Amino acid sequence: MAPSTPEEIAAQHAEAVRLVEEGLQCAPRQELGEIPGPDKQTPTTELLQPPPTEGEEKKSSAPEDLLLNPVCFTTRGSMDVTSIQKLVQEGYNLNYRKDNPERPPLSPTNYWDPRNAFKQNVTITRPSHDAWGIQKIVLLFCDDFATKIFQLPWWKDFEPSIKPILDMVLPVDGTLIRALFASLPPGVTIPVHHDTGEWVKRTHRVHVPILVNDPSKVLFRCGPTVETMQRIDCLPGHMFEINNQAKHAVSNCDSDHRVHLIVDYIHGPGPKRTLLEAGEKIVQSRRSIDRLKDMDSRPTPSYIILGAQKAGTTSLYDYINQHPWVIKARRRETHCLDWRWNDKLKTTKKQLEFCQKFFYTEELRLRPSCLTGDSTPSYLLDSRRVIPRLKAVFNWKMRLFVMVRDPVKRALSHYAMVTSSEGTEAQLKTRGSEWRGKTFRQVIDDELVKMQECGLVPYWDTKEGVTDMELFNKFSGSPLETKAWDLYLQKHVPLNTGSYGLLTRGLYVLQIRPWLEAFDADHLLVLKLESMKQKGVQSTMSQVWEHLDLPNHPVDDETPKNTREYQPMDPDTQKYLQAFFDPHNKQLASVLQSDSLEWNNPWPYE
Ligand SMILES: Nc1ncnc2c1ncn2[C@@H]1O[C@H](COP(=O)(O)OS(=O)(=O)O)[C@@H](OP(=O)(O)O)[C@H]1O
Repeated sequence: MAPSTPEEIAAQHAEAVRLVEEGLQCAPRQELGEIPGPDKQTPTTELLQPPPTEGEEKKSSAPEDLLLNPVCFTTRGSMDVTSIQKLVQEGYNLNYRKDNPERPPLSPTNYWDPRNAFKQNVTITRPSHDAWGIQKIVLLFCDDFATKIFQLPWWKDFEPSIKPILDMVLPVDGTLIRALFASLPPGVTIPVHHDTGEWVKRTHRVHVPILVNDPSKVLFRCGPTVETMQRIDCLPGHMFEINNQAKHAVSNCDSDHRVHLIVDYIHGPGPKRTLLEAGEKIVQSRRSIDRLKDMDSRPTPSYIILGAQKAGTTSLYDYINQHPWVIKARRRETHCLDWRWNDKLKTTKKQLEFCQKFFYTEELRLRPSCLTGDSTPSYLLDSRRVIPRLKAVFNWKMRLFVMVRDPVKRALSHYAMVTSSEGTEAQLKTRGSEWRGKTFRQVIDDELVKMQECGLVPYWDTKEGVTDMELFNKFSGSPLETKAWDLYLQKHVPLNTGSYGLLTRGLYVLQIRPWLEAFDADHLLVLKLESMKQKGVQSTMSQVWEHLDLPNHPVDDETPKNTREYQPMDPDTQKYLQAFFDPHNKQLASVLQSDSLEWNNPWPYE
């Protein structure tokens, strides 16, 4: 939902004033218990889909009855809130913002005064709501995924008086994750919106009006659509839960501030509370929350997708970037460790500074929950050059990813990309022109000549298209092979063109081995494109989130990226390539030390 413009907000406020003056009735209090999970989990946009007409496919996954009547608010009881009123009364209706020239003298019992909050509680850099001038007393706070719950020093002052409310509202297995007082200034409208993010689906939000000068002048509405929003009774002590993924809006048409206690809880256990110290600062971004103390604790970048080229790396990068805690690099494919590497920079510090310029490094320093990374698929093959640079510059536990795909299919996709005339001028330039005018088979043959010259595939009979398995088994993994591989990388991995490595980029064992020698196995996650297709994107991504140490998050857009249409390969060439790659493929399981079926003969050819 696009943010409302100032004009729209003014119009909504005028409409609210009109409704209040006309005496719009509140909906009757209904004690429906907790808002059911499905009502919270079905996005409003889906709820708004009209039921399908005959012959039309159903657009929404929501059950029909939800389309008609999602629970949008429910009374959760009522309570005498006098003791809480006393606590928050002082100064609640005054404007303590810094720009107020008539700031009153500091009173130590005034919780609204930011000067007190600054010293005695914790300062939170302001989320969007504060743009509307809302003031808050925050007692308990958490991030979107409820991975961290912060208890602020003022929690202790308020706990005894809000405990009866919590006892009434929280279920037996409930964990409180947020508690705050929000003061809405007079004449302010929070326009119609619905909350989004992981927490909305999992949490239950309860409002308790505490200080409401004249409840008839406060208009709090919620409903499945803007047109069907209903007014909720905001008498002090009326505890109500709202479905915050439904449309809601609030207008204070009174001449005084309005204060609500807002609590969020989840079912089941949450993380242990982190007790914050008085005077600390926490930084909140759209989805994350961090202590300023933890600033710089996660270095940038956190991950690199090394390759293989044409194995689905663009999709993986895109899916990772859909996580709310991931911030894209300034560009995809930084190449800062291969052709953009700057040899003139002599110290590691300068090299690091240079490489970090490709990322939003400064922004990320304050948000250690968030991370960023790179996808440069040429790195996998170019291990000779890239590994020492990476180890020197990014001297921390870098999470590495390798995507692999049937090397026969990968080769054709590579050829189709390099020989395509489509693309930007820069893309065409970096792909190189060496393969233009050559058939797929010619490129294969040229590459085999180079490999044979380096002594890399002595077991392969280029003419007959067969592997001498006895020789293969002896040669594979031997020092001779390592030497030949090194020679090949030295001679045939250029920096100025993408027209190379049609076959070697499909020799995954040879490519992955140097990385496994240089880094502990838990740095590297190898994924198979075909498994992503079979098991589904979400299943692959849960492995990815775990590797990145990020909370699980469903990917919204699963469409494959960077796809291309091209002619199929002729069956003879296909057979030839399958024979070439087959013994190499079968070694993957042992190199990855995996007994999973996925790696046991990963691409069985007929
Ligand atoms: N989810 C999913 N399922 C199936 N196939 C997929 C998926 N994502 C990407 N792809 C295919 O991967 C090919 C592009 O790979 P890359 O993005 O790594 O290419 S590149 O190296 O960045 O140019 C490209 O292959 P071709 O279409 O054969 O060229 C994509 O179609």
